[in-house]
Amino acid sequence: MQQCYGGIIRRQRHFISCLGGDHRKTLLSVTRMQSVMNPTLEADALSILRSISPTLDSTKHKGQAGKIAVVGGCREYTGAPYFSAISALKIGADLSHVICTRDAAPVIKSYSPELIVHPLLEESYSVRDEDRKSVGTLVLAEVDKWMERFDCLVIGPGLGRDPFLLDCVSDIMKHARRSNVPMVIDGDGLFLVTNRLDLVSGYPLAVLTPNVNEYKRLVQKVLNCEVNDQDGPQQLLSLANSIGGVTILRKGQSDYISDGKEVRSVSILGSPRRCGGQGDILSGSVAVFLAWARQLVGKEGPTINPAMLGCIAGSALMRKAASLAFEDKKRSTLTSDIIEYLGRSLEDICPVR
Ligand SMILES: NC(=O)C1=CN([C@@H]2O[C@H](COP(=O)(O)OP(=O)(O)OC[C@H]3O[C@@H](n4cnc5c(N)ncnc54)[C@H](OP(=O)(O)O)[C@@H]3O)[C@@H](O)[C@H]2O)[C@@H](O)CC1
Ligand SMILES: Nc1ncnc2c1ncn2[C@@H]1O[C@H](COP(=O)(O)OP(=O)(O)OP(=O)(O)O)[C@@H](O)[C@H]1O
Ligand SMILES: [Mg+2]
Repeated sequence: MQQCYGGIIRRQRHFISCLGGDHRKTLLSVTRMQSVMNPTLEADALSILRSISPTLDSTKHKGQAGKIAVVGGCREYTGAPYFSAISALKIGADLSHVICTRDAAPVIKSYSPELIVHPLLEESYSVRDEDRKSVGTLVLAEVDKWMERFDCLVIGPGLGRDPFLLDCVSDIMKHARRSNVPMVIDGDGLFLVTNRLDLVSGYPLAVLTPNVNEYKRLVQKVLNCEVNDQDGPQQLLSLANSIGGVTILRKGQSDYISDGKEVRSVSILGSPRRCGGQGDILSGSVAVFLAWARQLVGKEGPTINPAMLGCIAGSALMRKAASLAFEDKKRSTLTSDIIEYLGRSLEDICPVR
């Protein structure tokens, strides 16, 4: 334990010194110092990655490096939750769960024995109208058994848009929030949240990771206007602020990240291939890094936003892995190729000591 704590302190010092600061100051000032030192928006993503990635040592037990759960996967989409959950493991989480519909579960299990797959969710077609209430209660009770064990949830990859299923997921989100479990919301989770902003509004442990379409819908709904690319960072800041300080990672040619207080960008070279599923890798990555950043910050008090750190680290790693995969596979690069480069990318940036 002593050794573990020492490691954390060393990494915090390294983290602060990477940003040009004095490690005796609290972590509170770290991101602010970065803004002062670096007048551009670009985050020092590699230093952040090095600082939040935990050391590997023999004092640790299973679970300490993170337990992630992806809520997603339905009849149509089984790839997305798999990509997200397996990415979390490949980066270094100890356990990765998938909470999906009954139909999707055997398919996702067949992709990998590493994942713990819970066939808990139901879509309208499989539940009679009169059974909906009792089935909803049962789903929630089952998920609740696990809730406090999760360090982060990813809500939405391949979830689909069935109204009954989305009602159940809304209840799961309310419970997660009550238990202070962080949530990364992506894909159909963003479809849900855009129509139910109350689910995340004012929750600082909520991260939204919209792609171009999802961002447009959010801006229209929340700010009641169109996306303004001339003043993109300012609009992103207003959007995060209007949703009560959630963190938003706007994906694109550069990724922009804001928690309503500041905006950061990550422009590390990625891949020109836009095959589907890369956003799913990102959601699983952000979940792990958010959980790690939270452990680190927890030791110093709630003085720095772990959601910002998680987004910056996840974005940087995903982009680096995509660029390495593209170097290798060129036009035939697929999401599974990028996943294979996650480990090497992290090792290049932050070698295991
Ligand atoms: N291998 C896999 O399993 C992968 C699965 N994936 C999963 O796919 C899901 C959707 O994500 P995506 O990225 O396609 O959504 P996005 O860009 O907003 O939409 C594009 C266009 O499609 C439309 N549309 C979408 N869903 C619709 C629906 N149910 N019913 C009707 N329309 C719908 C949408 O229309 P609109 O909402 O604008 O009206 C827009 O025009 C999500 O769960 C994601 O995780 C991906 O992660 C990739 C890998
Ligand atoms: N033009 C681009 N150049 C480089 N990287 C990009 C570009 N557009 C997106 N990315 C990167 O690809 C990742 C996924 O973003 P994308 O916009 O494709 O998400 P998505 O549409 O949600 O993906 P998915 O198909 O998984 O749903 C992000 O990490 C982002 O940094
Ligand atoms: Mg997506």
